[in-house]
Amino acid sequence: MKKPIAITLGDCAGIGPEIIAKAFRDAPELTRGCFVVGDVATLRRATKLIDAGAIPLPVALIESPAEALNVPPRCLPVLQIGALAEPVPFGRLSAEAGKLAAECVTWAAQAALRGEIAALVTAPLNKEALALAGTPGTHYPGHTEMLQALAAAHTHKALAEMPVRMMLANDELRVVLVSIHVSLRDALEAVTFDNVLQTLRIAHAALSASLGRAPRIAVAGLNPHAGEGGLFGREEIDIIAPAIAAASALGLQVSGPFAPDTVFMRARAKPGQPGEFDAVLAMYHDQGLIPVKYLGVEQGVNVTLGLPLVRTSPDHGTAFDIAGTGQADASSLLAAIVMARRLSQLQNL
Ligand SMILES: NC(=O)c1ccc[n+]([C@@H]2O[C@H](COP(=O)([O-])OP(=O)(O)OC[C@H]3O[C@@H](n4cnc5c(N)ncnc54)[C@H](O)[C@@H]3O)[C@@H](O)[C@H]2O)c1
Ligand SMILES: N[C@H](C(=O)O)[C@H](O)COP(=O)(O)O
Repeated sequence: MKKPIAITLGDCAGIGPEIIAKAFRDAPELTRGCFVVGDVATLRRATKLIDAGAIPLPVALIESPAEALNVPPRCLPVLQIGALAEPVPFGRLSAEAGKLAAECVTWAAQAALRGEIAALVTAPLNKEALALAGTPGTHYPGHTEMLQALAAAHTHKALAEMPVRMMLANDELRVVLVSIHVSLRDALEAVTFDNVLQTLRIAHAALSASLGRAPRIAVAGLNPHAGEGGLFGREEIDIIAPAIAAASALGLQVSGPFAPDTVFMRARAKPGQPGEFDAVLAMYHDQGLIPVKYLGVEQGVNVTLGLPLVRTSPDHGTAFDIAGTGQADASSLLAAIVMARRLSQLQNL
């Protein structure tokens, strides 16, 4: 491994620190060369939580990302960013936690953009806490939009010149979204020829690089039964099909629009049997994320496509309902680390 991978703390009132501690404790080979961008005291609390009564995992303070490459297995290296005045209670919205989570993501994104780290893996932050923080760098709906803004600023581009998209993937299904964190009303407005075509181009570029061949992309319709020939809406005829035709003319392997209620099962891979498609383009957040998360919150990975850096994340959130109980499952975070490593190796980082 040439460069370390940064894992951002997430919201410390949620399960982020706990799943990070579990990942380092239970998967020393996978987490080797990774370090946490966050708060040492919060991570020590997490190690005590997961090993109540036993000797907790040691937490090592590091001063630079490069030091993470020399930390022994089953030790949790932390690069201290920001600080909390006092520990944040589990499961409660906290502006301080939102502010610290954003500071960690900002630091890690900038380190990635400077080429100091191979990738960033973000533990979940809470979007309400982020908004509560109300400080510069926190006025974004989520990581995706924050990273887009940071990357655009770093490369001196306008936001529109740095289009990004969210992909959620597991071993069975990949889904790329036309719109992300907007109201359902606004999501309908976002189904435009340009947005659908841009999503197809971003998905094609990212998946061509990771699969080593052109991906077969299926496009979901917006309306029931993809509009049933215009009986239940005309977006498929007026917007989505023309965008698919334009993408096909560019040489992309795209088909659809397909009925949204059946396209995901057609794309789903089974052991030893690939799905009919490599990815599904979904018209809005819930249309695309429900099928992936329903297959199991423990296996999905969120990848931001279109950035000049590698960023992955677990597919679940801060789980305030179980934070501090020790019940959180670290599998999705581990899957996100595996994916980050694979994508950064493909880019020779
Ligand atoms: N990557 C991210 O930063 C990210 C991703 C998704 C949601 N979020 C944010 O998280 C907050 C809470 O979202 P939510 O409640 O809709 O979804 P959630 O994923 O936090 O929780 C949904 C359900 O799944 C359970 N769950 C989630 N992760 C789990 C794990 N690792 N182990 C065991 N059970 C787990 C929770 O206990 C809860 O019952 C919101 O602010 C949301 O925006 C952040
Ligand atoms: N939409 C994501 C999901 O539900 O899994 C989640 O909110 C994370 O979004 P960011 O990666 O933009 O924080």
